[in-house]
Amino acid sequence: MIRCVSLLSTRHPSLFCCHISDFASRMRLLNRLKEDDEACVSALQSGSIFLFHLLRPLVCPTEGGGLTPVRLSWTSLTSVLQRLSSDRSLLNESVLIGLSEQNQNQAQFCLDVGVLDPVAVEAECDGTFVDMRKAFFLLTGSAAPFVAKGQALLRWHQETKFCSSSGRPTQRNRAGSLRVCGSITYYPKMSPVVIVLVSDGKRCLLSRQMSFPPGLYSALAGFCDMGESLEESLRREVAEEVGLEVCRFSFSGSQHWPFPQSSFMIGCHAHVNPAHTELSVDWSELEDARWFSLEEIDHALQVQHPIRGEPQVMWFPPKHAIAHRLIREWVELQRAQSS
Ligand SMILES: NC(=O)C1=CN([C@@H]2O[C@H](COP(=O)(O)OP(=O)(O)OC[C@H]3O[C@@H](n4cnc5c(N)ncnc54)[C@H](O)[C@@H]3O)[C@@H](O)[C@H]2O)C=CC1
Ligand SMILES: [Mg+2]
Repeated sequence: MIRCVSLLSTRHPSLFCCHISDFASRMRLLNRLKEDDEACVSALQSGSIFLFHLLRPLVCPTEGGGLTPVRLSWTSLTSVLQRLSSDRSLLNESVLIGLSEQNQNQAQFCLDVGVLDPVAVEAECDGTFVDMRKAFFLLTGSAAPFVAKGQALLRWHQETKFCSSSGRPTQRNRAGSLRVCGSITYYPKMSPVVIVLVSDGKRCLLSRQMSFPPGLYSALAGFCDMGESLEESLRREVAEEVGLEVCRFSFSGSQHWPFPQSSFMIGCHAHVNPAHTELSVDWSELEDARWFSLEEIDHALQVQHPIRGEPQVMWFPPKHAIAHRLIREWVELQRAQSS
């Protein structure tokens, strides 16, 4: 929908009134909240706040067996803090995550209440603080990326409290989108990771690391090195981990990934020459790497959850992992080519 939006600000006269979409208007408002501390404080007072305790999100169960994050209004969180005899200034630690598309651009914040007793907060707020590794795959709808972003920002603030140059405490802006020490500005950071589904035209290559739960296989992945292009990282990772040379690749999509810290996953498909598919696996990185046929992949896609006590059953990362998307895209391509 296109409509005339007044951009609220006399500080940007050139933007005063023009025809922009709801999305563009939301993005501009979000940017303004990052830059304008006063506007951000008033957005917090009418916004909703996701709680974390030492980086564990506060969640409650849904009817379908999933989880949903607990959100509180500023007023109800203020009352909770009062009842728990906590200083209201804790709210100043809130970090802006984004604006709600469904709820008229309502601002969404996250707050780590690690200084409070988690059991008391859980009782007050009707939720449970759950480890992110458990919560992430059970969060429903668009909640998972939102919660992951909140946790990543809170972690970054905890790790950037002091300037690595002067050793002095850094100061944050109201939105929590940056921290400064004198002339040095710190911004939240992510580590780029290339994740690649390699194919020889008929089969695809999957691997597992020692740390994976039993039976889980995924696409090859690796952190990009400083100074590399995406294609250089991709070629290096495949060569390092399984000893193959990629001849061509294509980009599929990307996602923020909260583990182990905050990665920016760049998902690609890659092809190797079908005459050179013999694997030379780096066993220090991988526990297994194998070629799989379309039938084997199809079968594993039917497995919804890991089956305890049956490590032989192969299964894949869940739907909202980019690895899952790459595998499904490969299956669709194989089917299209054989029909
Ligand atoms: N979404 C998915 O389905 C999958 C996600 N992943 C994610 O991809 C990421 C990278 O995969 P790996 O095979 O572990 O990477 P990798 O193959 O680059 O090996 C990990 C090693 O790289 C080094 N390293 C270099 N830069 C690093 C950085 N910025 N942060 C941490 N370690 C760094 C460390 O020595 C570490 O032990 C992991 O965070 C993992 O969670 C991995 C597989 C599947
Ligand atoms: Mg790897």
